[in-house]
Amino acid sequence: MIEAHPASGNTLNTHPVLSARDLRRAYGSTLALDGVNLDIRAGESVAIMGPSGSGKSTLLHTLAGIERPDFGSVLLSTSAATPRDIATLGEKERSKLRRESFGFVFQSGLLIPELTAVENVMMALMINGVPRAAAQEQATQWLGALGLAGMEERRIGQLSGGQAQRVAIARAQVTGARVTFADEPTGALDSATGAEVLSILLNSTVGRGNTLIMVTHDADVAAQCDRVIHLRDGRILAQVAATQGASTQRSAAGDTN
Ligand SMILES: Nc1ncnc2c1ncn2[C@@H]1O[C@H](COP(=O)(O)OP(=O)(O)OP(=O)(O)O)[C@@H](O)[C@H]1O
Repeated sequence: MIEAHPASGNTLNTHPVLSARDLRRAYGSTLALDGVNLDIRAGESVAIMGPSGSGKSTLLHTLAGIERPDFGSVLLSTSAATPRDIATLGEKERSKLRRESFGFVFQSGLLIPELTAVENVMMALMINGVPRAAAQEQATQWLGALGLAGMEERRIGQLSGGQAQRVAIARAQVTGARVTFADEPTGALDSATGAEVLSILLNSTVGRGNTLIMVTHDADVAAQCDRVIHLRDGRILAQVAATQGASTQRSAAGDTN
């Protein structure tokens, strides 16, 4: 179900799935984004790094349509149709687009503790109109594929941090998200569990030909991505491509998780 996508190793010739143009966002006198231009290709994994306050979360939220920029555009091309500028859409349209095209894996807080693991994953489908039985079947498949078979009925508090993040990944992927946004997805985990969760996250996104955009403070985590973007004072300071193509290595290894 989540086998590595055969084309995931070469994203150089694929079209941009997201293009940010001259993004600007101010909070009072603070320029959180100060003219950001960025193209992110389909099938690419991109890490966003930078010191505290450099604008990483603001950039991630603006690319994901959670926040709107004061100026600039975010063009989304998930199909052959004309790209859509997320920045011009109203809250209702952005919310629909987020539910249908995007997945979110944050450090914590996005899972509903009162619900079981399978219910948390089902929610993402049912909110898009998928009937309960079909949602349960797909959610169960995803949890099984991510190593959580037998834990479907546990509430989130009855899972370890790593297991809870797997539920979050299943919930983000079950809708077929073309782009997944992650904010410190391994930040609350010990290094071994973090490495495992990162591998699952990469394989279930770029490993299937989709796109991953991730904020991280951890250089080792960022090094697993195809490209690292360094922000400083709301501007892109540098962009560094992975020397050996992280997704090529993953595909070649046949690591499907
Ligand atoms: N809602 C807000 N109101 C006022 N200022 C804000 C708000 N959100 C962000 N800022 C400011 O904008 C700048 C960029 O913030 P942002 O959260 O994007 O940075 P960051 O790089 O993600 O930081 P961190 O690594 O600490 O999470 C900071 O100076 C921050 O204080």
